[in-house]
Formats: sequence, C-alpha cells, structure tokens
Amino acid sequence: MTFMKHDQGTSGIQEIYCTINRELLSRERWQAILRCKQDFLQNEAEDPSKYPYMDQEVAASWIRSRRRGVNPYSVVTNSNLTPEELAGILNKNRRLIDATRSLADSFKEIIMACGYILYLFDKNGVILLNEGSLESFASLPEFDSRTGLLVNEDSEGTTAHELCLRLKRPVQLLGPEHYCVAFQNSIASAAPIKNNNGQIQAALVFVSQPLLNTPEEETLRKIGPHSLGLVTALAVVLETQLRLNMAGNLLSEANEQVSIYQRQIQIANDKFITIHSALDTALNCMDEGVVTIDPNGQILHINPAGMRILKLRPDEVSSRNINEFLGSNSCLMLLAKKGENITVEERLLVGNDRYFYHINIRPVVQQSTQDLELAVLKFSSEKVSAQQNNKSGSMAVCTFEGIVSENKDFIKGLELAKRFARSPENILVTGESGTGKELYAQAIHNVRCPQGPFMAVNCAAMPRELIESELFGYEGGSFTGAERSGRPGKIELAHGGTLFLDEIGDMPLELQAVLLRTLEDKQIMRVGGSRYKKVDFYLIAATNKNLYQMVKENLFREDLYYRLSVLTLTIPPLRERGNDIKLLSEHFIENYCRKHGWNIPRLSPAAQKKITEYQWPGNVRQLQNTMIYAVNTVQGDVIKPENLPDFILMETCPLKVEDIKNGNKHVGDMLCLENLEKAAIETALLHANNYVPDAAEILGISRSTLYRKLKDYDIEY
Ligand SMILES: Nc1ncnc2c1ncn2[C@@H]1O[C@H](COP(=O)(O)OP(=O)(O)OP(=O)(O)O)[C@@H](O)[C@H]1O
Repeated sequence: MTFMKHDQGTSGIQEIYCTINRELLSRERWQAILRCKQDFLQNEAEDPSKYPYMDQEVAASWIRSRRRGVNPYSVVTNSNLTPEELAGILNKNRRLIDATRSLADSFKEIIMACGYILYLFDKNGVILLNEGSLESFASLPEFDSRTGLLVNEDSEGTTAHELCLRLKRPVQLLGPEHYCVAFQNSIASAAPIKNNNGQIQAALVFVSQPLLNTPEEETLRKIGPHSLGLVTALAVVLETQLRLNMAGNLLSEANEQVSIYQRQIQIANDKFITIHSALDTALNCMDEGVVTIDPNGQILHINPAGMRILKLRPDEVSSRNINEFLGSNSCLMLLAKKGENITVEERLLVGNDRYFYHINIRPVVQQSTQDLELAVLKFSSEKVSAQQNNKSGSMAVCTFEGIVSENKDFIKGLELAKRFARSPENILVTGESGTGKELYAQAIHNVRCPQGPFMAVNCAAMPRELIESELFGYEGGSFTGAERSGRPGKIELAHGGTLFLDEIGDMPLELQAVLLRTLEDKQIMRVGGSRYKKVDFYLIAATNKNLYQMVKENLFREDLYYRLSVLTLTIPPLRERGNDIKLLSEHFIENYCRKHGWNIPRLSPAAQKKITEYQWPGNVRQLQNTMIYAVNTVQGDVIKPENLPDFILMETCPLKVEDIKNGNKHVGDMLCLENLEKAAIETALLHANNYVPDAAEILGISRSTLYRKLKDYDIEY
C-alpha cells in the first residue's frame, strides 16, 4: 500500500512523488504480494503480515475480511439499501455529488485518457457516483453504474476507499492488495474529502483499468504517483469548491434575508405613511385643537383647529413656542414635565385676547430615562364655559350649594344672588376673571328654570363676524362655510331657559343694538332670514370689565348697560376673601383626589402661609390649577411649599426689597427684627429644600441654633 505521509494539500501533492518509495511500485513487490495473496487464500492459517513487502494495515484488513466471511471471488452487485434509504443518502450528499460530477466533467479528458474510473463513496462506503467505463472489468457483471452499492470491508473486503476512510488519509492499493480478486490487476488511489469541521464525509477514488497480470515497471511508476496525486488534488479542489459553494449559499441566503427585511421595511414604511396620513386627516377633522410640543415648549405639530385657536399661519408654526401663549403663572409646562396625563384650565394669550381653555396634557416620556420627550396638548375648540355647557347637555351643573365660601362679603353677595334668582329680570355679574361668575349664572339658572337649557356664549372667544350668527343663527346658504340647512343661534336654543353672555364687554357695538332690540321684543330673525321668531329666555350677562367706564368712553351702549345692570352682582377677588383661600384649596384637593381615588393630602402650615400671601391674579381658577399641580407633585400626605408652582414661591418670598424701598404700609411689620429673622430662616429653608443643615449653612449659624429658632418661631420644615 502506498499513502501520503503528509496532510493533503498543495505541499502534500508536491511531495507525493518524493515520498512514494520507488521500491513500493516495483514488479518485484507486485509479485511478492500476489504470492502472499495466493498463499493466504489457499491456506487459512497463513499470516500475511510476515511476508516481505506486505503492508501491515492491508494484512490486518485481509484477516478481518476473511474473518467476516467475505468471498474474495465475488463483487458486490446488489444494494442492500432500500430505495428510500438510498434516495435519502443521495439527497443528503447532493451538493457533494453535483460538485464532483462537474469537476469530473472538467477533467473528463484526462480521466478517460488515463483509463481511470472515478468513484465517490460516502463515509459509510455507499457509492454516490462513478464515472468512466467499467467494461474492461471482465469480472464485473454487465454494469453501467455501480451507484447505490454499499461497498465496505464486510461486503468486499480490503479496498482503497475503505482503508482511506479508516486511516483518514490518501491510500493507494496495488492490484493484489485488494481482497477481491476482481480488482487484482488494478491500482486504486483514494483520497478523503473533509467537511468544514474537518470531519471526513467522503472518499474520492481512481481505479485504473486492469493491467497485465504483472504490469511493467514503467507502467507501475507512471500510474502509481500520477493517480494518487491526481485524486488527492481533486479531493482538495472539491473541498474548496464545497466550501465556496457553502459560502455562496450563505451569502445568497443572507441576500435573500436582506431583501425580505427590505420588503418588510418597505411594508412598514408604507403602513407608517398610511397611518400618518390617516392620523393627519383625523387631526384635521377635529374640532379640538391638538398641539405637539417638545420639552421646551417648541411647537412641533399643530392641527388646523389648533392654528385657529392660536391664530397661527402654517408657515409660522415651527418657529413658535407654546410659552408665548401662556400666562406667567401657568403650570402647564411644569405639569407636562412631570409626565402626568392631566386636564387643566388655562388662560391663553392670543394677540390682545385672553381666552380660557380646558387643556388636556398628554406627556410622552422616554422609556429608559422617564424624561419628557414631547407632549400633546388638546384644547377644547370653544371656551371653557361653552364646553361645560356642551358636556352638561345644555344644562348648568352648578347650584348654590356647590359654591364654597366662608367670607362675609362673599356670602352676602351669594344671598343677594339667591334673591335675584327669584326675579325674572336680566342679571349682570361682575368680577375679575376666574372669580366664579359663570358658577353664579349656573346656580341662578338652576333656581329659575332648572329644566330649561343653559346656553353660554363667550363674546370674547370668537371672531366678531361669527358672534352674530352664533347668537342669532342663520338660514341655509347665507354665507360661505355655512351649513346648507341653516343653524339656530344660541338665543333660539336658549328658549325656555337661560342665555349666559360671558364677556359681554367684548360684544361689538353694532350687535349690542340688535341684542337690545331682542331683549325688548323677545323675538329674533336668523342671519339671512326674513321671518321673526318668538323667544323666551332669561339673560345673565357677565364681565370682568368696568362697563360703566366703557359707557363713558362710548365703548358700550348706555341703553343696553342700563337694561342689563338692573340687578348687578359683584364677586370679590379671591385675595380679598381671607380664609376662603384655605377653604377652597382644601375643597379642590379633596375633590380632585376623590375623583382619582387617591389619598387626600393636607396642606402644611408653611404651604398654607405661601398660598394666603399670594395675590391670586387668576382667582379661584388659578387656585384650582395650583392645587392640581400640588396634588400631582406631593410625595407623602403633606403638601409642602416645594409642591407649589415656582411663581407662588417667587412672589411670596417673605421680604421684597422693593416693598421696603417703596414704603409699603406693612414695612413697619416687616422691619421688626424678629420678623426679619423669621423671614430669613424661611427663605433659607426654601432655598435649601427644607434641609436644615444646608439652611444653617446659608444663614451662617450652627444647626443646633437653627433647630432652636425653628422651634421658637414655630416654623415647620
Ligand atoms: N366659590 C367657588 N366654589 C367652588 N368653585 C369655584 C368657586 N368659584 C370659582 N370656582 C371654580 O373656579 C373656576 C372658574 O370659575 P368661573 O368660570 O365661574 O369663573 P369666571 O369668573 O366665569 O371666569 P371668566 O371671567 O374667566 O369667565 C371654575 O372651575 C369654578 O368651578
């Protein structure tokens, strides 16, 4: 037997000619092995390993073959594999077979010229492919192909491929070395084919055409190295080809995967565009303004209703910030940053106008950091009062019992309102913004005609040109944008109930005349109409302006003023209502917490002090929003000063230099040393977030002194 000492590969192929001992391919050796074989086959006791020239591996294989009862005079002609088993094996090795076939095609001429037969065996000895003519093998029955036969030591004894698979290296068998007599005139060269993991998966074999009984020395020396070198080289080429094929397959699988992902991305993108345009369409159809802002208040997106509310043109949107439309004491951005989904009542400053809106804040926070990413603000399309009106189905929800106060003057006004409620006259309610004018109107309505409609119109909340049609209604097709069938106005809808005209001071003068006539005649004509219609309603008007002054400046009709102001109620501002601030704060905290099923926190004395010192320019509405903010920021069950919005903390700083300079009437009190010390301690605590050691450091006194003073002044921290 001849074999390559080195691993197969380019260097191995080069060396094959050097490592094959010329002795191994001599006629002498051939004949010696042939003699040994004859002796071995004739005499069962013969040990072939003792013979000169005999290869020990071959000798061992002969002995094993005989022990297994292999008939040396026959060849395998029947496959003992079922067709299914064979199909499975061929399928499993499909790539290897195809690659070998195409390689054999490329080398066909050489193979044919040399008279070689090429075999491909799987690792178990199943012939996967054979190429070349079998005709010259007289002992092989009429075979075209031996594909599918299982040829191993058990069936055909010692063969080149069997030893190659067993020894895991290229092997060459000289004719008589084959156990089977049918091949004793051929030289067989076999090389293993390894898979990617270095495991042997097959063997490639060249079998020479039968030679003369004892071939010439020269023939032996030509065929021997040539066939072993060629088969080893082809095995290496096959391995490389298979590796390339596999890489190619992986690449095309990866390419296929990439194009699947690309298709999915395209589909997702298309869906996204569809959803986006559907959302845009939905937003465009909404009556409510929807504004998306970034954490600094910069407007990112706004729908048409939002643009109408903020009076913005599409080209201005991206450069505007929501803070431009909010009052200085607004809590909106603070609440948005807190990440709570909440609805607040806010005053919007749009040009010279001041409108109140219910604004629902929907913050979107980053999952990992919980920082605000953006917030969606939803504004009601009409002013707060109108929205309340819609919600309650044209019914006022508030009664006198719902109006909270302990203040003497306020209660006096409330008693008067109850008496007015029994009169059929028009009522005028005056008071600063947010003092509760609409609340009064609803309460009066609920005494006078609780079953009737309560129609609220805010004269300042809509463009002047729309007020007329809003109040008096219009006939079909009267103006562009009008509904085809026409629409009744709020006066017509208030029939049998109350018409609440809020911000009456903003009603255009020309409309004031029409309103006056309606009040006198109790009939209306729709815009674009030609018939009068009888209407019966109570009128309650409200204003935060000085109407009398406006009359003097010819900004309000005198006759209408007198008609409206027969019964006038004036609601005092919150800052003049003493203990009402605390009472209302607790009322709002309780209502809000109950609504959400939360524990009800109490106000710390320090927080109470802050809110009673504050001037409340936005009155009860502002107080209500402040309490919503406090409840949303409190940790535990005590609302402390740090839970109040910054504008309160700033405004209520205990001592203001301007006050001292301006000779404020309380300056004497303030300059009392004790008061100053107390104020300094409170200010330090405020800056130190109530952390006493830090406050002591700010004040430049020891902690124990500060603790003593906190006790003396009864300051809560
Ligand atoms: N005495 C009160 N008791 C309970 N809630 C009150 C009281 N006064 C006002 N509120 C609440 O304060 C908010 C503002 O009240 P309202 O809208 O009646 O004020 P307004 O004077 O009509 O404001 P504007 O002049 O801006 O229209 C409402 O949410 C109302 O429920």
